[in-house]
Amino acid sequence: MKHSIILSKHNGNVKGTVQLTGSKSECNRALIIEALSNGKVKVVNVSDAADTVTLSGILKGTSSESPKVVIGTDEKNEVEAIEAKQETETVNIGPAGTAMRFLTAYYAISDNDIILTGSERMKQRPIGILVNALRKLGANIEYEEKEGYPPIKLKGSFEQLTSKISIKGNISSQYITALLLIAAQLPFGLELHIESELTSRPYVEMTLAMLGQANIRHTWTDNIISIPHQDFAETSLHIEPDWSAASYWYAIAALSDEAELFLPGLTPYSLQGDSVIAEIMANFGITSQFKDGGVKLTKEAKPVIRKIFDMKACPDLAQTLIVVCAALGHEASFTGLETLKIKETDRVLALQTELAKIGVKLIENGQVYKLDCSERFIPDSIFINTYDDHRMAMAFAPLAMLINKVEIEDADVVEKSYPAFWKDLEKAGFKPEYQHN
Ligand SMILES: O=C(O)C1=C[C@@H](OP(=O)(O)O)[C@@H](O)[C@H](O)C1
Ligand SMILES: C=C(OP(=O)(O)O)C(=O)O
Repeated sequence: MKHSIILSKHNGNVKGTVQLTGSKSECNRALIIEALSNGKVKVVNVSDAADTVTLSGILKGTSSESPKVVIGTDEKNEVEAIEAKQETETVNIGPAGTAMRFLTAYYAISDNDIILTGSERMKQRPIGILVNALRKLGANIEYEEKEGYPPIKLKGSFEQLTSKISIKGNISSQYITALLLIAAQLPFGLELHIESELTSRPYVEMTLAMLGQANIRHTWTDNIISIPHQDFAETSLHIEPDWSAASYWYAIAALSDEAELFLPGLTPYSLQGDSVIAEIMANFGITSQFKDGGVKLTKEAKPVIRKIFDMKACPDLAQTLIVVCAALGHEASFTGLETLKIKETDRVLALQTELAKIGVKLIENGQVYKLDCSERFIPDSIFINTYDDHRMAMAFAPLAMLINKVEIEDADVVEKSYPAFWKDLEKAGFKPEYQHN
């Protein structure tokens, strides 16, 4: 049952300190690395994002969904391997896209028979490119329902056939990350040829950097990433606060009259590509000062000049930025939105539908999407549908800087990446009211 939440208009002066949870992207990688490393790698500052909690539970065996997994059978765990192999277990990853893709690769090289499934939306999010790549490497994977989509059945009979494979880079970088995460465990390593343009590139860089922290070496020349077979070193992986979550605070500041916000733990040298939000929001008068172990945001009134934003490297910021532009009546254009259609919902369609409620159009013209604010208005109240997408709820919440009453359809949807979102809003002077109807 969904409960909505109501935000009354904020007084315009936003002040506060908000400690953001750990990055979902970093944490999901760290958990897979930890699991593959047989205890050598430890994760510090685990995120409380629901996607991460689910993945952690599955990998650590504390979730009802978690099977016993054995990777690379040696004498010590042979008995365990035989026991674990006896039946096919089903793992349900819910709406967690990265976890679905990473676990596909992880289970593909395990000795278990696993059915990996997810939410209804997950069954519409393509996985064929990754499955084909893993099959070429030697994995035995079948589709349980629709060809190219979860659920999938992974058989514990991996024998590496080749180390060289090609993969399309323009649909989701998560397929590439999934392969890179297991690469060092493959007996012959991996030489991955990325065909076509690479989307979401900073996420691949994040993967390689985190593997590097665990002593996994790679080379990346032109479009070829190579990782030889090698072992993890003993180390701890520290998870930074989530920059995608920080983007909603930048949005709130951008729509405020005055802002003074402190977000501890964020640095400009983040592994997260979404740290580019600091640079993007400078266009909207937001100054980011990195000091005292975090970032301080302040606001200066200033006309927005930049007209084109390319979101290919930071797709998760698209909703945040487009809503801010629409709210300000700034008729910007956006490129790099192609992958938005296969995320938690079709985010382009969801944006178009919700922005229509303030008279703004997001018009598709080939690769370019343009905002038309000619009929924009600020209603007295608005109801925002969330489409089972955390980022729809969080990207539209900042409208409460302008609109008297903003009601968001599903309060709990934010749990996927930022469970404390509504509580944190209270720290900055919002008064969210849960509707228990
Ligand atoms: O690797 C990751 O952690 C992610 C990669 C991106 O997906 P795509 O590569 O599918 O764009 C991003 O949208 C997602 O939220 C997290
Ligand atoms: C796309 C996202 O997540 P995922 O693909 O992991 O479901 C997201 O968090 O915006």
